[in-house]
Amino acid sequence: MIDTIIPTTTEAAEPVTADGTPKMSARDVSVFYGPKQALQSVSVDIHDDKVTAFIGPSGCGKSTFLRCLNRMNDTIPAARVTGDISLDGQDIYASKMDVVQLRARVGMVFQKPNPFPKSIFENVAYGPRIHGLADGKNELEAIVEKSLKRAGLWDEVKDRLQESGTALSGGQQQRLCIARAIAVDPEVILMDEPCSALDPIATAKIEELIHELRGRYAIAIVTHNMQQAARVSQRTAFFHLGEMVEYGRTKDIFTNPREQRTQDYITGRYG
Ligand SMILES: Nc1ncnc2c1ncn2[C@@H]1O[C@H](COP(=O)(O)OP(=O)(O)OP(=O)(O)O)[C@@H](O)[C@H]1O
Repeated sequence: MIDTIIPTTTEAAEPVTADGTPKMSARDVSVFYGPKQALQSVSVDIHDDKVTAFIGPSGCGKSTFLRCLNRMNDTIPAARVTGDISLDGQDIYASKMDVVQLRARVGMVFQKPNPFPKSIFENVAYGPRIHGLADGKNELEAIVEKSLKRAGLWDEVKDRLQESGTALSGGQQQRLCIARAIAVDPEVILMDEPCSALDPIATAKIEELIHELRGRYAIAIVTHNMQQAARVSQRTAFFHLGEMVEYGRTKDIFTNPREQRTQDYITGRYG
């Protein structure tokens, strides 16, 4: 099923050592939902100039980990996070951290496109307005245009900015949600299975967009789809049963993994 990414050798892949200072760094992160531990001591770096994919079988904790990176787990009353996560060296769980600002700096795109039931323009303008990023109407319009252009949606919507965001196709809605995240000038974009509700053409557009956004934003993506991880990412972390089993160059993870569990997963033995 994944012929193109089956490993050809069992030689150990080289660990990644020369990646430089990470944009985000997670160390020994564990997550509990009530008494149940969902993540065990996960350490992963996210880099500015790279797309990092989180892969692994259902329930292994990929989304739980992604949500730790902008404190979305704070919204789940039973969730408790331990360990350290930093953004540019700053502890994001410090009591002085402003969570609203953090979520602007570390934006998120969800599995199911979730535009507000407002116009296309308002979907994108809302964030810059509440964060006070625009000085007047012209500047706000310029931010909306730039964000929709970066999200590859401008040409399709420029003549109907006042129509409802929810009237767009699924793929367009997901690009609108990406434009909404971009509009508040994030440094990191987290994507939780952003294509799982989309058809292959809409999926290809989002993947193309991820390529274009790389370099401008650090990107972390959770995906069930190994071919997608192989196509869009430069670094991959493989999760299994709440552990981060292996992290490395995407090419190495898919062709030359160090761990047997990674090899078993990418060759389709479980998942
Ligand atoms: N809000 C929650 N309350 C309680 N348990 C949760 C909650 N969210 C996730 N879990 C549990 O935590 C574990 C990890 O779930 P998570 O959704 O992070 O995995 P995943 O790898 O993203 O799975 P999938 O690919 O199916 O989305 C699972 O056992 C799940 O049931």
